[in-house]
Amino acid sequence: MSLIVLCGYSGSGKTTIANVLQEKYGYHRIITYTTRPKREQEVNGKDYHFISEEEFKQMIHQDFFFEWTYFNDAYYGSLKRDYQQEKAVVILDPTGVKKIVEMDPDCMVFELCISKELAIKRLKQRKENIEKRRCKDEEAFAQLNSLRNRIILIPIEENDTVEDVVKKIKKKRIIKV
Ligand SMILES: Nc1nc2c(ncn2[C@@H]2O[C@H](COP(=O)(O)OP(=O)(O)O)[C@@H](O)[C@H]2O)c(=O)[nH]1
Ligand SMILES: Nc1ncnc2c1ncn2[C@@H]1O[C@H](COP(=O)(O)OP(=O)(O)O)[C@@H](O)[C@H]1O
Repeated sequence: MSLIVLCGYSGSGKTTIANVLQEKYGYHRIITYTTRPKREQEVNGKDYHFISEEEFKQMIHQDFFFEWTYFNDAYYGSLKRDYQQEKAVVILDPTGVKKIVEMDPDCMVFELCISKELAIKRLKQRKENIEKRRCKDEEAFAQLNSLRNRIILIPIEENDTVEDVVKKIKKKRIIKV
């Protein structure tokens, strides 16, 4: 199976890139589950399956999740059955990245690396505490230090269009690290 894993700080463009890979490049996007409140522009079933904490806990109990995490006051998890797709893209936090790398040695993990200033600029319209979230991301991503040789870094520059970012990913895929 050909699995692309996207990770990165908030605002790095994970969702945007996953959608392009789905819409233009034929990837099946694995829609994960979360208990965090839906953002204004998000669509249930497209961006996430938004469920209650009670439902999430029930799904843990039913052993539906391949992996799950508690991050920034909410649960996030991906289903075992969703990883059976031939060509898929999934967005995971560092806890999920660690797990998937153990289970699927062939998956390609891309970390979208964005400066704090650019992320703040992009996330202005989100009614969230960006500074607090950035701190949580920094803490979480420190976990990935031991996996540095397994993760392909994609630097995000201010003038990069979405297609520029996809091109960077495609270029890195030719040389399998
Ligand atoms: N482990 C794991 N992490 C997830 C899953 N779904 C989303 N995430 C991660 O959860 C974190 C928070 O996501 P979100 O609240 O959508 O914030 P965003 O990064 O600003 O889009 C991000 O690092 C995502 O990569 C999942 O199913 N499992
Ligand atoms: N290449 C880009 N150029 C300009 N804006 C972008 C680009 N990629 C994403 N964005 C915008 O930045 C914001 C954050 O992107 P998003 O994909 O939601 O990031 P994440 O899922 O990593 O939090 C969104 O408003 C999105 O439209």
